[in-house]
Amino acid sequence: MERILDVRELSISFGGLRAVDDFSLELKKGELVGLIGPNGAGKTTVFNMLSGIYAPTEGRIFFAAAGTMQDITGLPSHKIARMGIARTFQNIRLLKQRTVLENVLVSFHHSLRYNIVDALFRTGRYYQEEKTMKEEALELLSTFGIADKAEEQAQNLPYGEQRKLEIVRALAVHPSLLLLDEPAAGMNPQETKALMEIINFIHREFDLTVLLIEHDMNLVMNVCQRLIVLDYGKIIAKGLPEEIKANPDVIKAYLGEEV
Ligand SMILES: Nc1ncnc2c1ncn2[C@@H]1O[C@H](COP(=O)(O)OP(=O)(O)OP(=O)(O)O)[C@@H](O)[C@H]1O
Repeated sequence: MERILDVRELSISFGGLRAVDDFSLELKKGELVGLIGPNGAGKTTVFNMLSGIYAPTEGRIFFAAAGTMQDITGLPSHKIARMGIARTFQNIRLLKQRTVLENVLVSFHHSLRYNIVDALFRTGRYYQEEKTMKEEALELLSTFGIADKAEEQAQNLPYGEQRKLEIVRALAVHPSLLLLDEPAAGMNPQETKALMEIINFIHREFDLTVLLIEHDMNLVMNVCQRLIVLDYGKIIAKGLPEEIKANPDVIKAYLGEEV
């Protein structure tokens, strides 16, 4: 299978702290992989480097865009997003006082096909694009079961639905790689179960590669095809969920936490 992401020996230091140390990872197109590890292990920092929020101190990131592997190391996050990497955040980032639909439409605008002239003069193409975007946004929202909330303010949605809306916003930019940072955080068991189904569904239907950070071991073990385990910034294990569950180094790293 074709590669979509090739991360080579990535490291980053904050002052004296090496938050991520020699992190390498290859993702094939269509994989659904989990990145796990105890609190502070460096998982979100890996996402921040992949999505262009931090430039790594060392190492390179290659990503398949426009038919070739391109070096995206240190590119600004808006460029990386346009190339096809979308992400969600551990702390939900929505336009809280805008409606649910507006939140999705703003994301669509980042991947627009009409130009500024079309927008200024309200050309036919502009109206056509706006209409298509709205239809597509509502379709995405209905996939997640929140289309009936389209006109509500985002801040009024229950927490689980705000998390879903974040994923919809990420999908609206038509990514080929989706990075999900703790999508089940703060969800109750029913919401988490529904989320597992949604992740499986979007992975299948949207032809996506997914890299997922998650502390909910039930979700991780059920959804991910393989796992990478970080501890103190270093990869301590890689493998199938069953192998990881039985790995003594992983159990030791999680000692005191639930595996
Ligand atoms: N901008 C920063 N400046 C200084 N230290 C940072 C910065 N970002 C992360 N760190 C440190 O890097 C380490 C890894 O943090 P990171 O948030 O990546 O861990 P994590 O595995 O995502 O943890 P959690 O599961 O709790 O979200 C931590 O010690 C953190 O304090």
